[in-house]
This record gives sequence, structure tokens and C-alpha cells, in this order.
Amino acid sequence: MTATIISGKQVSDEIRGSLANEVKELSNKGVVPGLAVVLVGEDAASQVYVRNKEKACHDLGYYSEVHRLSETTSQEELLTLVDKLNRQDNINGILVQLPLPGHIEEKAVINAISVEKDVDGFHPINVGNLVIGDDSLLPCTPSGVIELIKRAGIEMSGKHAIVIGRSNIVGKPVSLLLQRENATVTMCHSRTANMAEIARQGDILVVAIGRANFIDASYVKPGAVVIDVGMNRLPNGKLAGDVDFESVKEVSGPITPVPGGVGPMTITMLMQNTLIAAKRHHKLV
Ligand SMILES: Nc1nc2c(c(=O)[nH]1)N[C@@H](CN(C=O)c1ccc(C(=O)N[C@@H](CCC(=O)O)C(=O)O)cc1)CN2
Repeated sequence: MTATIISGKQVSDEIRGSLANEVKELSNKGVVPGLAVVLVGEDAASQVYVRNKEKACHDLGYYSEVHRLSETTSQEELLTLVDKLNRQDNINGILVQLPLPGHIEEKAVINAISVEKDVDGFHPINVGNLVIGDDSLLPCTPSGVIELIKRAGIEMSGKHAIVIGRSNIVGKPVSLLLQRENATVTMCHSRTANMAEIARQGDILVVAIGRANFIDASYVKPGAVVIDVGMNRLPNGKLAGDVDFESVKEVSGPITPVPGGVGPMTITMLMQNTLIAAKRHHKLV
């Protein structure tokens, strides 16, 4: 049996089509969603992601500002820029590209972004609202995972979901979002004993551990849905997920590839969050 491939690129294109239509309708009311992206330093991957965010804004008809700051920018200077963007009326979403250079404290910067403009969903108030189930801007990669599962027509309610990885940006939020969909969630991490045995109980397996090709077929119940959030750059320059795609797809049900799975959803959910923030700002929701 060969598994169905869940294409993040395809789902992403569908969502972007709907966003573009909504932006056209909003423009009749004089509303243009605005996103500010801040990049500090020269990290090659970050430069690509920031360019892709700028292009997504352009393609969907958003206003965008990209602030490219030098590696030596001080925390003080960055906070001053964030403060300016917080007060700018044409900006609905602010995203500071991570990772930041070592001399800047990520927490201080994230906490400085206005909660209403935190389209990354990383501010502690947005995280707290996610925990208690209140309305909030959701972190992009975890909400992209849930959207991919839904749009593949997979029911989460009553299913046993296993999340491998407990990071603040993927593992923890994705487990909360799966619970919100009424899945029963088990979390595994680097200290979990008998991980393969536990993982094999899952109807849905979400993997975010940052170890290339770590999950092989022995972790997968036949027919289980497998979502690979890993993005590991190999010495040969190729990108690999956390899941050994070739062996796992022989036993699993629907599965996401890397690249072309969860990755493309991250920027699409960012665009969705920016639109939500714009509509809230203009009291249209
Ligand atoms: N402030 C933030 N910083 C970072 C985030 C984030 O959500 N907010 N996530 C990542 C980087 N990222 C977006 O910023 C991102 C990563 C990967 C992709 C993507 O489309 N990946 C492609 C492959 C691309 C490649 O070949 O390198 C895929 O998986 O198909 C989009 C966005 C860290 N920083």
C-alpha cells in the first residue's frame, strides 16, 4: 500500500486564493491589510523566508514593509522600531524573523509586540489565550498543521494523536490545537521511554523533533496519518524532514512530504493572521 501524499503547496494555494478574494472585497471598504517584517542580520535561510513573505503580501494585495537591519543592531534599536510599528495605523501585523542574533533577547522583543499585531502568535498573552481556549492569533506552523489535516478530510475528534516534540513553537501549541479538535493527545519527547511503542498507538502522528529522518516505520501504526514538521538541512544541502518518508509511506495513511508539506502552510497562515488582525482593527469581525 502506498500512502496518499498531503500537499501543503496545494492546500496553501487554495487558502491564498480565498484570502486574495477577501482582500479585494475589503479594498472596497478602504481596508488594506498591512504586514511589517523585521529581519536582523544576514542568515541565509531567514533572508529567503522574508523575501517569500514580501512576495506573498505583494501577490495577495497586502501593504508590506520589510525592515532589514544589520547584525550589529542593538536590542534598544530593535525595540524602538517595534514600538514605532505598534503605533503605525497602516500596519496590522508585525513579525520579527527568528532566530535573532545572540546579543538580542528574543523574549524581550516578542513581549514588546502589541498583542493585536502579534501575527506569529508568540506573545505570552496570545499563548495564554490559546491554553485557555479563548480567541487569539494562533502560531502559524501549528495552525497550518491543523488546517492541513482538516482539508485532507481527516476527522480528529475521538482520534488518538501522538505529538513527538515539546517545543514552545510547535509541539506544545499543536497538542493544544489537537485537543481543541477533540483528539486525545499524548506527548512524547527526548526522555520518553518506549517511544516507538507509544507512537504506534497513534491514529495521527505529528513529528517536530528536529532530527533528520528519525521516525521510521517502526513508529507508525498501519494507516496512521503522519504530519512531518521537521526541516533539517543535510550536509549535501538537501532538506529532510524528521520522518523517513520512503519507509514510513509504505505503512502509513496520508502523509506530508518535506519539502512541500507543512512548510508552505507557515507563510499562508501568517497571511491569514494578518487579515484577521486587519479585520479586527477595523471592527469587521
Ligand atoms: N518569526 C518567525 N520566525 C520563524 C518562523 C516563524 O513562524 N516565525 N518559522 C521558521 C521559518 N519560516 C518562516 O518564518 C518558514 C520556514 C519554512 C518555510 C517553507 O516554506 N519551507 C519549504 C522549504 C523551503 C526551503 O527549501 O528551504 C517547505 O517545507 O516546503 C516557510 C517559512 C523559523 N523562523
